[in-house]
Amino acid sequence: MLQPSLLDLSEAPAVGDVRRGRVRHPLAEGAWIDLRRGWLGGSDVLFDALATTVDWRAERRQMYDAVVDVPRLTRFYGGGEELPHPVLEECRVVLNESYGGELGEDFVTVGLCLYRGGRDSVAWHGDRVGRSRTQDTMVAIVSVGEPRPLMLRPRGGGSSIAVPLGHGDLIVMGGSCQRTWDHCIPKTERPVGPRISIQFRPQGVL
Ligand SMILES: O=C(O)CCC(=O)C(=O)O
Ligand SMILES: [Fe+2]
Repeated sequence: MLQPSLLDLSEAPAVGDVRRGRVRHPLAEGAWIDLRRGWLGGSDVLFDALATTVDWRAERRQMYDAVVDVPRLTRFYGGGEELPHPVLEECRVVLNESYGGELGEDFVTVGLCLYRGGRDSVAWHGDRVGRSRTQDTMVAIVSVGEPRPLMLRPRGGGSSIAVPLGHGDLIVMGGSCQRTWDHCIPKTERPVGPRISIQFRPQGVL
């Protein structure tokens, strides 16, 4: 009899029922997060497929008087673009079935981030370029590969919370979360394996 973890290595990526085991955590100021652990089965297979087939971009950004490497690899898919794996389309369809009513529109764009190790990170920010600057919205993130903590903290001050995300976990940040809270993936000295974050956003939210 094979161990479940060995079976998982050959399992085709597929999404489960979003509602099963989903927990909503209300945060202050009208923000909330939904957590659905292990939503995506076969997540290790998807990690390998994305890591090896996506045309990852290494961005460089002006920071004060220096140009620095963005500490992660990225790829962004607009609404009309073909996604790099069919299960990402399945994720978007099922997320829209589950959240479309409450969100009042569909998730459209797909952003990918590859954190190669503990030195890759994203600094504190809210996804508030565009309509999310002034309106409530949702950002859904599926994480594959090794877990990294997503930290969240209220912009007005207060303590942060850490949500480890990896291996097919789904988080949905909703309500005022992008406006009234910030989030980040901190760097770590600990040896950690790579993680890919798959973000679904409505059109005009970045
Ligand atoms: O790695 C993550 O899940 C977070 C990524 C993120 O916050 C972003 O791309 O806006
Ligand atoms: Fe973000």
